[in-house]
Amino acid sequence: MVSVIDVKDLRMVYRAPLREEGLRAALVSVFHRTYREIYAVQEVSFGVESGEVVGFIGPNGAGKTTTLKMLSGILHPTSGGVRALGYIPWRRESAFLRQIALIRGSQPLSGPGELTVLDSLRFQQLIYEVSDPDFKKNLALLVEMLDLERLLQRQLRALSLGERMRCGLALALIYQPRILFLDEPTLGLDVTAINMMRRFIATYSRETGATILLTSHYMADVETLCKRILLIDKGRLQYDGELEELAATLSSYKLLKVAIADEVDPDWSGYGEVVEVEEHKVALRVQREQVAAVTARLLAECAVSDLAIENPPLERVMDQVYREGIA
Ligand SMILES: Nc1ncnc2c1ncn2[C@@H]1O[C@H](COP(=O)(O)OP(=O)(O)OP(=O)(O)O)[C@@H](O)[C@H]1O
Repeated sequence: MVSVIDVKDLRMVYRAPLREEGLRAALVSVFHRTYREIYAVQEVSFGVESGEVVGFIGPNGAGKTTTLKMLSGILHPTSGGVRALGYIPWRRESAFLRQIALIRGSQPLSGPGELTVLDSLRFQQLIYEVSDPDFKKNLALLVEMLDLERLLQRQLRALSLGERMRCGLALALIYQPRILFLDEPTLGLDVTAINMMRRFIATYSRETGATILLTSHYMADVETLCKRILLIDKGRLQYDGELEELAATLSSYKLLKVAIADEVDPDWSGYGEVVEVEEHKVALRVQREQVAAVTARLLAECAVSDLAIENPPLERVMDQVYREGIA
């Protein structure tokens, strides 16, 4: 496998002007600016291989967007290095920019509303210097994947929300970038559009072999699309690895699912926190270090007919991690 993105000790410190409230403070600040430093990204290092779809997750303000902006060349870092496809992104060489796309949000559609979708695609073709044969090939693929046939002759301003999303994607991808940075691609979409976006990202990565780095607050996006996760918190990389291991690594508890053959159910709360209960069946939340002891007690005290020990759902684990931080 070839590494297409290499990030080494990346840092970004923003300087935000500090100003007290009031007119006097406003006047003073014209002459004496004071600044506050915000350590948005700190010593972040990772590599991404060709064709990988990597989920970049973390709580609000963790530094995800800042990192994506540096990787796509919009921001110059305070220090550290990035190589993407062999280029230094913030030099913004056109050969680099023609191979990447940063898509923020779910409707990356811009341009005059009077233009038709096809006009806008042709305009992108000119800007990104896409040859006619490549344009035709890429357009055919996008039309099929995004069901665009009916929309090509429509004006941009006449598109519905879901249609805007589909056309926006086509515009952003008509030059078939090799790296996609997707910043919250499902934000603000309804359930149908979310599912369509997820299907599209999966198919696009499979069909084109593009490398994709995506941020999302929806764990379901990440669970559907990404095998590997980068978790960032307070600007620092906290986890880099398989999604499946994330819950096991981060969660302080496990779910014990127990079925019994006894006539009468015991007081389940004596074994752990009851999450779900039916007759002769229970799901218990048990602290990780107590799992062995609780299991042994259950087996000794009840006629256990089935027992499974599971990691809690990722959504819950991440919610806990985002609220309480990583231990
Ligand atoms: N232009 C800026 N000037 C000053 N501070 C900034 C600027 N942009 C971002 N920040 C700060 O840097 C930190 C990281 O922000 P960033 O937008 O990268 O986080 P994020 O993980 O993408 O968050 P979210 O999930 O809320 O989009 C935050 O504390 C934010 O307030």
